[in-house]
Amino acid sequence: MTGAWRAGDPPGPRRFAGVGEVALENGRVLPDVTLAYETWGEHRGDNGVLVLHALTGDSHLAGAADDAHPSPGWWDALVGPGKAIDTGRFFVVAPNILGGCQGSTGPASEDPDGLPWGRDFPSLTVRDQVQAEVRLADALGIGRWHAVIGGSAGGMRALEWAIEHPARVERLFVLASSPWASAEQIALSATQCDVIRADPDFHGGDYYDAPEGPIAGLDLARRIAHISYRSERELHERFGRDRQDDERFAVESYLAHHGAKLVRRFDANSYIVLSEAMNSHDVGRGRGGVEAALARITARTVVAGIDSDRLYPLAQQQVLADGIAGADGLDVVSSLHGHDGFLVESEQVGELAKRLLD
Ligand SMILES: CC(=O)SCCNC(=O)CCNC(=O)[C@H](O)C(C)(C)COP(=O)(O)OP(=O)(O)OC[C@H]1O[C@@H](n2cnc3c(N)ncnc32)[C@H](O)[C@@H]1OP(=O)(O)O
Ligand SMILES: N[C@@H](CCO)C(=O)O
Repeated sequence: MTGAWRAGDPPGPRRFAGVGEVALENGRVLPDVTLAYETWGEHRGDNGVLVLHALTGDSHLAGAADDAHPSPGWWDALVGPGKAIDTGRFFVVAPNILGGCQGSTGPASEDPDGLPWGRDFPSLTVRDQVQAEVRLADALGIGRWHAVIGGSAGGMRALEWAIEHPARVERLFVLASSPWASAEQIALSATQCDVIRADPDFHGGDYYDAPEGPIAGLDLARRIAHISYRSERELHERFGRDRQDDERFAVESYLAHHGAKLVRRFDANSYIVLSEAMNSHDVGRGRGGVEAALARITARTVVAGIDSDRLYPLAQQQVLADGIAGADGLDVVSSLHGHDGFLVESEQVGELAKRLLD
């Protein structure tokens, strides 16, 4: 496969934990699971903070850009010595998600026969992903997190942690996330997955030895996603009807840039597995409904949303704020940038994180 992401890319200061087999919600067993992770600060027993990334994030939460990382850590503005998530005080752990492609077991990993899983990789749920993270916490000797923090898909996992393992989560920060995947969220994600599958280079998911992977499909899926990550007003104000290079609209060029950037660092099969895991998200499933599930959370909680987020609208975070006893209302981050505000509005998000951690 040429011109795009390859298994094993990129190298980095990651560590790897073998967490054994994971019994999945669908009855299958995923053997020999590995989670890649990075840590910052010193472990002092009760100071662990787990930070969970979103769909296409990775374990590189903090740190400057370097040879292995063309961009700084995705929350570098928030995480570091003296920053909102102060690595002078806290032992911060950021794992790569189960099913991902940045070091954790995913569709590009070897199956028991030593070949890439490809189309045979099992479908996952958010709860399966959290099960693997629980094993990582066990391996690191962390019985109870001082805090579990996540935005977007990371917020889904943070919620599942607090619901399924309340005694292990002292504080919880859920940002731009939801108690269940809504019809619109499912529609957008499912369409993106189908766009990838429609790429003739997808080969049913078994493309790792092919000359080309489904680069065009992944690129288009990312463009569709990226529209939903930003606000209508922002696109209007930044690009309007401007043309670029006397040809295409500037907004087309912007989306093409983001599509091209993702295919260099992400695996299409992982994109599908992770998107479908997000679509499985429903904290109420098998627990007597959403209200009953949220009532299990004992953590002191901050729930926040972004006022211009059309993908994860504030109404979903309001359900969380109303249902979690330890939440003190809903905090609203003001941003022009829509859903991606959780990555961009470092100052406001940092204030919220600080309030929770202090
Ligand atoms: C949790 C995680 O997801 S971690 C992984 C990191 N996150 C992502 O990859 C998500 C996708 N990326 C993004 O959503 C955003 O880039 C963010 C959230 C990381 C940053 O947002 P912003 O700072 O607002 O950046 P913005 O969306 O404006 O994009 C800027 C890029 O677009 C490019 N760009 C802007 N206008 C145009 C245009 N008309 N034509 C082509 N490219 C353009 C810029 O050159 C810049 O490129 P660079 O990122 O390669 O330097
Ligand atoms: N930009 C984020 C959005 C999904 O929440 C990502 O790609 O992970």
